[in-house]
Amino acid sequence: MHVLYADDETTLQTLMKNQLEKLGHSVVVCPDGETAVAALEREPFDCLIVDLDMPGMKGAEVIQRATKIRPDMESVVITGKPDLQSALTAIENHVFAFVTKPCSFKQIKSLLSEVYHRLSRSRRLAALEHRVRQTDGDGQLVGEGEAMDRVRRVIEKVAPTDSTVMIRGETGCGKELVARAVHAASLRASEPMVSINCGALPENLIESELFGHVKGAFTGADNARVGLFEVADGGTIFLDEIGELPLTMQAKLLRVLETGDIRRLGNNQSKRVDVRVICATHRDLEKMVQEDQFREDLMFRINTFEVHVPALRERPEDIMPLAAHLLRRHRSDCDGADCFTDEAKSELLAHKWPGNVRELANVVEHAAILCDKLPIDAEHLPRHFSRRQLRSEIRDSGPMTIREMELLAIERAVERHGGDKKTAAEELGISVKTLYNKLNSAEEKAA
Ligand SMILES: Nc1ncnc2c1ncn2[C@@H]1O[C@H](COP(=O)(O)OP(=O)(O)OP(=O)(O)O)[C@@H](O)[C@H]1O
Repeated sequence: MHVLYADDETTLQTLMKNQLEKLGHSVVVCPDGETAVAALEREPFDCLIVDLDMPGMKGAEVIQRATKIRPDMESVVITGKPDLQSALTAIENHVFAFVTKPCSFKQIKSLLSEVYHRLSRSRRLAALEHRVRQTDGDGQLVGEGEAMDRVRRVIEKVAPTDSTVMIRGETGCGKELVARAVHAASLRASEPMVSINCGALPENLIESELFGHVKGAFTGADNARVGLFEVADGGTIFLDEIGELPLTMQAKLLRVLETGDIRRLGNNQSKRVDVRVICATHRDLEKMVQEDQFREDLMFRINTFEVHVPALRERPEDIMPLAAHLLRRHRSDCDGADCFTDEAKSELLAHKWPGNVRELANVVEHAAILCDKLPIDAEHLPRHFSRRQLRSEIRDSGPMTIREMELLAIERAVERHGGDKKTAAEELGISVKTLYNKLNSAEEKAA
């Protein structure tokens, strides 16, 4: 770490510099407060170690100035004359530690190691936040048409209440983003919001993920674990794909929602939590209730307030503003819809977007990588996406029958959706059965 040591005692200055450098730190020593502040203004440090009682500017003032100049740095106070006022100043300025002289070098060494761990944790967190912003954006709900305006109005109404919210809409249409907007506009905004995809975990793990477990609760539970309901205490939990929750877990969730009490697996004591619940699904829960796949009582409990997020094809006016917004995640030089040529725009506007905004985000990311200089043209869109690409493939492959062209379009759609024939059929406007028939008859012909 880069350490700034401010102390007027010359013997300590030399000792600290030598010892800390032996530990691999680089150290700048300042004999008084004024030079320490000048050093802080000149270069960034990871940690400031400051003596309180120095001639001229006192250590307390150095700390006050340091918090403004280098807010990410940690400060350690050492003093030979501890008094209440300096301790209070240290607390007010969130100093990392307050050490009284004489202190052992072992003590300083271990303090610096704690500072190091705290700094690396907060840097890791900042890197993660940066990565999340790159994939999830800044949380802004883009959409200029009436459809998204309606969504925004509903969010505004429901957010300040503590109501459970159910967000419905197709895959990738922005349900999680809406959940985040509800949390951000709620009175709980400064508390955590945690998300879990109920379909992504096997049944035996989901209970421990939601409610936690004690050490030894099951084979492999080597340590106790805090569940997401506890992590979200005071804030919001977002239960994505609630329709995928196994029936046994539906019963347990209903009990928690009704009592507000959670119990870690393997523990017989319960704990009260204050968590707002937001759920989302692309499934038809009413139909699932009729088919006994979803508990009716749970559906009534979580369906207090419903927000419907329209599919992207139902709001074509949002396609280009969204494309420009998503492009900005990768290209800071994008300043609006002019970042796409007319041909690229017409390809984007003609597409049916069965994968909704997530599909658009993937297409835009692909184009951003291929395109060296904006604007993005149709040729930068994924091969399977672009109608122009399909047309040129048809042209380049020489004469083709209508049946062959049709087969090429089907194969491209299936490839585009990673083998998902149901979604490919939806996009092509044919039934899955027709799609299979066409592929099978082509295979038979080729055999
Ligand atoms: N209105 C919007 N404005 C800006 N970005 C959006 C919008 N809607 C969706 N996105 C972006 O599209 C991607 C998919 O959105 P999100 O994860 O919220 O969809 P989802 O409906 O929750 O998906 P799934 O059904 O798979 O859980 C995210 O990167 C999100 O930031």
